[in-house]
Amino acid sequence: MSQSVTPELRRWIIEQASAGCTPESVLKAMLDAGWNAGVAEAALERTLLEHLSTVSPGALAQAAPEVREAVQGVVGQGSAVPVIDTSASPRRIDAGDRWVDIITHMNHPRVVVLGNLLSAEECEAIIESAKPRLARSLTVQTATGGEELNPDRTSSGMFFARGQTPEVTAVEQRIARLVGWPMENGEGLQVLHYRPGAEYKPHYDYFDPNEAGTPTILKRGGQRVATLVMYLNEPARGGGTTFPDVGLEVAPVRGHAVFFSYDRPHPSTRTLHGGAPVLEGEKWVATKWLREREFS
Ligand SMILES: O=C(O)CCC(=O)C(=O)O
Ligand SMILES: [Fe+2]
Repeated sequence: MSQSVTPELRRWIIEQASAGCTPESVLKAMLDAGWNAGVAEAALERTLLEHLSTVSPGALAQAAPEVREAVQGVVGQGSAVPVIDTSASPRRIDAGDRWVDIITHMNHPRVVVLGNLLSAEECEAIIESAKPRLARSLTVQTATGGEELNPDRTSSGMFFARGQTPEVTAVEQRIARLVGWPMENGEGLQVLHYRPGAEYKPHYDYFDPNEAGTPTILKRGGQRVATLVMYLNEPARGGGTTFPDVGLEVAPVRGHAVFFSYDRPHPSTRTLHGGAPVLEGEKWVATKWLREREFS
């Protein structure tokens, strides 16, 4: 039999553990099924530790130090991320040229919903300058490091260069101040346009470390560590930004934005998110992805 650890095997291990089977009995079942002992033990340990960090970070925080260390060994150490400091005032933040409202925030995943980040005029100007350059959205392909048409993503889109228009520059400076992260670490602003029925299925914005093309992508500024999705208009129905792991949906309101950060490229960050289908009207967003280092 093949001795590779497939997603199906991981799912099965989690199912057994969730049903109350002890790790010893799961291991025995795997050995009885013909698994090599070393492969089975490693798969079991890795799967259960990853699962623990994803579903139960609270339990993990209270676990013995050696358990926490083992989990860290599997899911990696966290890196520094952009931060919106909500401790001084839970209501609004000085972003330099504008006071930005804090609508709501949570810690795991770290999500901050912002109001009044962009003026109506800035939203309009960004939509108008993006319109002539829209094309069906591509997604960075981690398998090769190139770009591909993605059936999960039925919007059209375009990228601005950093500082390409006066409005883009103003927004980029505001974001850098708001999240305390150098403007140079930001990718160019991406504008997306969704028509009725268009959506962006749940995904992670970080690059999957297990994919062959990821090292090439990381040469330009390292991993993505935070995302800011800015709403440039209001669809009549649908089109929220969803976070399925925590049952959160952020309403698309013009000038508002949702910020989220992820300190490691791992599902334990709970930053799975998507653009829900637009049911009526259209949806325009601008996305700013922030990298670990200067993006060039
Ligand atoms: O349109 C949205 O609400 C989400 C967009 C998004 O996830 C992205 O641009 O990466
Ligand atoms: Fe995304």
